Amino acid sequence: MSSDDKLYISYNCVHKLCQKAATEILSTIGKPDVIVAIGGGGFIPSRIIRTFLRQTGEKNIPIQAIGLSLYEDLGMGADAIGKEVIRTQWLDFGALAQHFDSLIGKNILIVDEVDDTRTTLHYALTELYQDIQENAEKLGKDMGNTKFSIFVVNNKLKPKRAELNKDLMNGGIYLSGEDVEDRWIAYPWESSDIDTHTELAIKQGNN
Ligand SMILES: O=P(O)(O)OC[C@H]1O[C@H](OP(=O)(O)OP(=O)(O)O)[C@H](O)[C@@H]1O
Repeated sequence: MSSDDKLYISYNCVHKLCQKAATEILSTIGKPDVIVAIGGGGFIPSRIIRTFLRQTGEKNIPIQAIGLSLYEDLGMGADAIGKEVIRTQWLDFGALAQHFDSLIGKNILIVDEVDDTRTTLHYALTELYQDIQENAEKLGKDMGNTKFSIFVVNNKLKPKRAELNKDLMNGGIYLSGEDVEDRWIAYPWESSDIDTHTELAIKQGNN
């Protein structure tokens, strides 16, 4: 693919989209109790958005990392979701206890850089919900007000392979910084020449 076919996004652009999204999050669902960053692409946006979600004088919102990777499973049927998600890292409920007794009843914000086929976000939402529900059952509690919202820097406008279950989100919102056409997105953290990358992003109006 030539450089012209790619959509170049600068660090400035990511920063501004996170800032705008934070305003919307605070005015709709309020301050999240925890950010769950889907690595690796979700790490930098998570850290940026935390800056703008934090209110003066308040504690930082904890960021928990999960690692999810997609790989093509060639053995799957045509109707199946065509890619499988592999967990490379998951929440450590033991470590989370430093901040909370559990995630039950919490306002949870899941962050990733891009919603492409939606496979990864669907997996993250479903599996996080199940884990928290299992934890609740063990403690004899129900899910109560546990709420899941999702922020992605970019959502690709295309048919998705999976849908997000609104019932699991429980009033949480789905928010994309910017909806974009279905093109290869070049993010700055992948660039080996950040100056040229930034120039191309500016030319495309993505700064
Ligand atoms: O909407 P989907 O089709 O599921 O694709 C989106 C996912 O793909 C990329 O992850 P990748 O597995 O390439 O790992 P990375 O974040 O470490 O680059 C990206 O970071 C998202 O997590």
